[in-house]
Amino acid sequence: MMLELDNLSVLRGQCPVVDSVSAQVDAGELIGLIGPNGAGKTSLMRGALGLIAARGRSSLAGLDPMARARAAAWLPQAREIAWGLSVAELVALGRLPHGRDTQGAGAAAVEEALRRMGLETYRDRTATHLSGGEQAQVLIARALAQESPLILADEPIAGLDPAAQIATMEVFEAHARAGGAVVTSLHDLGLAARHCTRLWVMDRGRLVADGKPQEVLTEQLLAEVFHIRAHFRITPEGPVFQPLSTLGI
Ligand SMILES: Nc1ncnc2c1ncn2[C@@H]1O[C@H](COP(=O)(O)OP(=O)(O)OP(=O)(O)O)[C@@H](O)[C@H]1O
Repeated sequence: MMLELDNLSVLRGQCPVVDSVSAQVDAGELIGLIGPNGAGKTSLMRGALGLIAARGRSSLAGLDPMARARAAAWLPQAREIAWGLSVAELVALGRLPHGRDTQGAGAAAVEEALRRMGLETYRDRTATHLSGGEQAQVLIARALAQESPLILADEPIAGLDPAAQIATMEVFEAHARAGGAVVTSLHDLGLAARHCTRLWVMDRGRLVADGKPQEVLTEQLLAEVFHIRAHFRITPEGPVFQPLSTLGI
C-alpha cells in the first residue's frame, strides 16, 4: 500500500476543512481528487503528507522529511520558480532526497524525467525565463526525477495547453502502470474520467464518493456536489464528459 488515511481531519479554527477521511492508495492507481473550490482537496493532500497539522492518521505523516520525500513526491499548486537555474539543474533538485547522486542513477533519473515531459530541448534554458505552462512542466519533471513511488500533485495540469494536459495525464498513467501511484487534484472532470483509475470526490471536507469514474460521476452526484448538468457517455473512444449548465446553488 502506498498511502493509508485513517479518519484524517484538518481543522481551521474549530471548523474541519477535512472531515474524518479514511482512504487508501495502492500501487497501480491514478486517483483523481475532484470537488468544488474550497472542498478541501489541497488540505487533504497537505494533511496526508504531514505538512499541516491533522488529527487521525496518515501513513506518510510520521516519516522524517527525507524518508517521506523518498516515499512521496509533492507537487504544490504554487509554481513560483525563484532561482535562475537551468531547467536541467532545477529538475536535478528532485534528487535531493537521495543525497549527492548527480552522477550515475541520479543523472539518468533527471534525463528520464526531462524525456518524459518532452523537455530535452529546454535543458539549458533558464527556468525563470520560461512561460507559466512551461515552468509547470519543469516542476512536474522535478517531481518525476525524485523517483518516489507515490506522487501527490495539486492541480498540475491547470494552465497547460490541451496537448500538454493529455501528455501529463499519460505520464501519470505510465507512472502508475510501472508500479507507482498518483493522486492528483484537478477540475477537468473530462480528463479525470478518461485517465484516472479511481476518483475521490470531496465536498465540504468530506470524502463523499470513491470509485471508478463511471460509477462516481452520476447525474445525482454532479447535481448535488458540483451543481451542474453534464453529458457523460462511454464511447468507443473512451469516456466523454461535457458540462452543460449550472443548476444554481
Ligand atoms: N490558511 C488557511 N486559513 C484558513 N482557512 C483556510 C486556509 N487554507 C484553506 N482554508 C479553507 O479551507 C477550506 C479548504 O481549502 P482547500 O484549499 O483545501 O480547498 P480545495 O478543494 O483545494 O480548493 P480549490 O479547488 O479552490 O483549490 C476552504 O474553505 C478554505 O477557505
